[in-house]
Amino acid sequence: MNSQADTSTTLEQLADILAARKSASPDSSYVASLHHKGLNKILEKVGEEAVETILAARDTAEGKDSQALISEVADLWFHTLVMLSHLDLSHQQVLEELQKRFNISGLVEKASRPTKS
Ligand SMILES: N=c1c2ncn([C@@H]3O[C@H](COP(=O)(O)OP(=O)(O)OP(=O)(O)O)[C@@H](O)[C@H]3O)c2ncn1[C@@H]1O[C@H](COP(=O)(O)O)[C@@H](O)[C@H]1O
Repeated sequence: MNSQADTSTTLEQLADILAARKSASPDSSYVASLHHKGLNKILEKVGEEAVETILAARDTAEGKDSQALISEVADLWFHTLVMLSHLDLSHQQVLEELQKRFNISGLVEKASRPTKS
């Protein structure tokens, strides 16, 4: 990583801001405006940012500036965090899910799934 910024509490800080925005005026806050527009608008933004991330990754693979990809991934993460907040879920639950998966190979996990009939 190039940056020296302390990012260890970034998700907690952002989650606190997003929680506070749930009761803010949609005229003064982008996040409040998303909550005001509702889940479908938030999901539309998540989809948009996912597509923009894919396109930026392709551009990066072809030698274009990777900063555009970093920026799109930040937009995608941000909008998924708004989605979780809108549904009263926490990024902490996602981190715990990832933590549980440490040392479990994706291939082993997939092989252990019940066979589809
Ligand atoms: N991290 C972000 C963040 N990342 C992206 N964005 C916004 O997400 C939007 C999506 O980008 P687009 O290019 O799709 O925007 P757009 O075309 O105007 O969107 P649409 O009109 O199509 O919906 C832009 O308006 C960005 O400014 C963010 N807006 C807010 N935050 C964080 O949320 C906090 C609260 O923001 P407010 O609620 O606006 O005070 C901020 O202090 C930041 O910490």
